[in-house]
Amino acid sequence: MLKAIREPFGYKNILTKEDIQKKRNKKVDRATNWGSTLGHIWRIVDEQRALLIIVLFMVVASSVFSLLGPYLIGKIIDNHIMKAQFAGLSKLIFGLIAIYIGLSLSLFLQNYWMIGIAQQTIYRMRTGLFTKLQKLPISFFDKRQHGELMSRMTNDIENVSSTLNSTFIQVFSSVLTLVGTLVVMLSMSPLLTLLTMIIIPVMFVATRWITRRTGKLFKEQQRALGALNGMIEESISGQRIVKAFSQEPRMIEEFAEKSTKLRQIGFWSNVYSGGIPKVMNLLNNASFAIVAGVGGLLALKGQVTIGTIVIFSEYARQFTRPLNDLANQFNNVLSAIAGAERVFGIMNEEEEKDLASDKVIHQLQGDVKFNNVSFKYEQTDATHTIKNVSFHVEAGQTAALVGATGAGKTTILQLLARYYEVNNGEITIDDTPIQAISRQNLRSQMAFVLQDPFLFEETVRENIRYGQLNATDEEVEEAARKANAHDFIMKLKNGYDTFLTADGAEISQGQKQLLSIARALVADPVILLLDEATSSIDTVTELKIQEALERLMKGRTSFVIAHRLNTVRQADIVFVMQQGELVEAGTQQELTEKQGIYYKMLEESNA
Ligand SMILES: Nc1ncnc2c1ncn2[C@@H]1O[C@H](COP(=O)(O)OP(=O)(O)OP(=O)(O)O)[C@@H](O)[C@H]1O
Repeated sequence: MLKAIREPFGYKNILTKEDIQKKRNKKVDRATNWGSTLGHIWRIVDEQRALLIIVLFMVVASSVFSLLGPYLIGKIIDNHIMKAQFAGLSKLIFGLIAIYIGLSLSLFLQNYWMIGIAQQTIYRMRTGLFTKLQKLPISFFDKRQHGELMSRMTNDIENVSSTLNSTFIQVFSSVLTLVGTLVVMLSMSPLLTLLTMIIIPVMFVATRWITRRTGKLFKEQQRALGALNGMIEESISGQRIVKAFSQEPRMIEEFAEKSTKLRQIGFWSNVYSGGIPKVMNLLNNASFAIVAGVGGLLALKGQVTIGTIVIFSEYARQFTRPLNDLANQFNNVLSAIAGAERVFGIMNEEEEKDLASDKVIHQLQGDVKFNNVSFKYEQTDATHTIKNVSFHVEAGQTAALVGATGAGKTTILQLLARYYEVNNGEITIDDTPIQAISRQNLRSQMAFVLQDPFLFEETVRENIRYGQLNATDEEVEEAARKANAHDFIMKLKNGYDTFLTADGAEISQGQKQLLSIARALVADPVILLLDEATSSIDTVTELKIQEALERLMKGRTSFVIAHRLNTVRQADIVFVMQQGELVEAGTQQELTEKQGIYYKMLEESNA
């Protein structure tokens, strides 16, 4: 779909790869705005908030249970086992069993519900982002690479998803367990609490040291992965060009280079991040040894009970594990927030503005006027791409646009379809400024037939129906017949139900043209925007295309970027474009008689 949005006039990006890379790097390095990103996620969670509160309640319950368990064991040791006092023991043991069942149940439920919330949130983000992409102006896509947008849709969303799935609960429960354990430990023995905590500063310094390195490495890894994904995308969509210029070895070499970089960064980022649990484990065991050793000495002196040492040794583990988890989750949270921020960055992009209401429907006749129209693309240093262009094409007329490459012909069509807004002047249809006609209304009465038509991975039938989604099978077939496409379609393996793969690779360029003419016929547009194919198509197919186009253009206002003399001859009016200016206008005969620029162009092409 994304490609389809850009497709109509092909993608002409004048930003260099380096410019894009620089822009992307700048984005990655930008400080993360945690507050607004988390606020945005909170808004997306929306009606699931009540369930989220229940999940948090479950987390509180599981934290309480995990505090109660060791406490009860300590009491059983002190009050029953050490004193060989068995009365009431069975009650406590049942209590213990109930606590551990409660713990398991609350853990299961919090996990189950949280996964539901996470999946729903991700679903919203994913559909929200996709919907947003459909509403963004073409100029947005001009500035970004396919790979970058794909990465937002896939990697970033996946990152947020896995973090929401598990990390959220872990972070909350870690904090609760930490606070709870600390309070209970302090109330039992401040001295043993202090001993348990001796290890924390060491832990803090060690994790800080490691996370700093992993944080940097993860960022680099994301960047390297983005560059690699971009290259994969490019090499797949541009495979024909790669092969045509025998650039396979260079592509392989460049890929190997990028891949090696990713491997090296991936190695170190994983070594460092994988190191955190090992270091934590070591410190954990050290803490356990201190509590057991010093606690043992205190017990010998009768200052603490054996039960208290058992409780503390268990709490010591319980205390460092959340710290360990928090440190572990730190990077996940960082990278998920960064990913979410990038996704929301796109969500906050300005959509195509529509001054006109969708409710006001203009049934167009197709009388088109350009009044002193000037326009400049955002990413160009040129003063103007279109300069002061004025013309009038009456409803039902065919206008041919001719001129050298880069003269601005395609831009004229893009302005008429409101892919871009004019900077100066005005375009009107039936004397209504096009800004007063909603894009939806305007475009639904236009159709495009392009040099290199885009086909979806769908059946032939659905590809034609794309022009008018509620067209019946009969209407689709009727359009295919008029477009001279029916015969070749019937020769395909499954006729209209033949599935076309990646951009219709299995049918010829000429046949693609015929399908796209059929698609335009189904759309039954008032205004037709046509970029004639330049590639040489065999004469039989060319005749078929010509005939189909004539049928298509009949009774409609048509703008044709003309590459064939025949089309120019049949046009009611010919516009000659030169460096963004309309330099001549008239019928072909008038222009030839005038012996001006068009005449010279004709002479040059005949020379
Ligand atoms: N998306 C874009 N961003 C920036 N500049 C662009 C963009 N598209 C086109 N241009 C520039 O605008 C100028 C006019 O381009 P346009 O595509 O309208 O010419 P054209 O006459 O249709 O050429 P061609 O016959 O080669 O298709 C060119 O200099 C081109 O580089």
